[in-house]
Amino acid sequence: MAEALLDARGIGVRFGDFRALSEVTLAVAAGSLHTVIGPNGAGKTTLFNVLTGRLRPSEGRIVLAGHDVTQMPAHRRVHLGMARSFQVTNIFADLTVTENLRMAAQAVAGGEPWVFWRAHRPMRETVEALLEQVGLAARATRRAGDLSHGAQRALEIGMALAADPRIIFLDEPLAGMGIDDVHRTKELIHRLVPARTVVLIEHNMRVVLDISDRITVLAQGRPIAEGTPAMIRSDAAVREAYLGSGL
Ligand SMILES: Nc1ncnc2c1ncn2[C@@H]1O[C@H](COP(=O)(O)OP(=O)(O)OP(=O)(O)O)[C@@H](O)[C@H]1O
Repeated sequence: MAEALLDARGIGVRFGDFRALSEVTLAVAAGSLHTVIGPNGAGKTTLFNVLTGRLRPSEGRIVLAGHDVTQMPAHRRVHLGMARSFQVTNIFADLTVTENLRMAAQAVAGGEPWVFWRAHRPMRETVEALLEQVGLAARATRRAGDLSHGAQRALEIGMALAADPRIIFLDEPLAGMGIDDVHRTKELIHRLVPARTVVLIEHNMRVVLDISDRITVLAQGRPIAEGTPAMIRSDAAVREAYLGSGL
């Protein structure tokens, strides 16, 4: 594989005596959609926390865009082009869709009033582009709290995109969505590549197998398989870990 944009090697995380992750290696190619799957409690969110800088690993090394970020806090990784959209909703319910996106874009501009003033026009264009990109242009003036669950997730992804990230982490973006929203959000995520790199945690196996370039499978904190969707689908260890789930 060409040099990975994100290269994590030998990652281990201990919580007291409990080993949440052991010897996890993950290489994410630039412009690819790489998904981490695994049964409940496998360590997916812990791995995301380590990769995004919320949690320091007990062992291992993480290189992002050629920089060793293992000890780097989350806010500094943002400057290297990393963004994360959380499992919990991060939007401001009482603001409109546009206002939420403007807040996110403004935060990126540094939040200084003069920066906002100076960048006023590009900011408006940025927000309009984000509205189009996440399919919310028709709902721009709606109160964010009144949007459907799927539209709220789209808005959240739009807010993460406001930073114009090179690599974006999405933690279960399809959780709790109806079928129409699942389809729309799946398309939105798929369209992010190859302009951006996407690292995804998702339980919807049909979607994962459909849109991922590569998949890493964790079970009990260890990687048990890595490969293309076709490789993962036919992997005996994965089938064992997912026994009865219909994979
Ligand atoms: N701060 C913590 N302290 C102790 N144990 C933790 C902590 N965070 C996570 N764990 C444990 O680590 C294991 C992995 O949890 P994690 O949330 O990463 O799994 P997951 O694969 O994301 O699960 P799910 O699919 O249910 O979200 C679990 O057994 C969990 O209870």
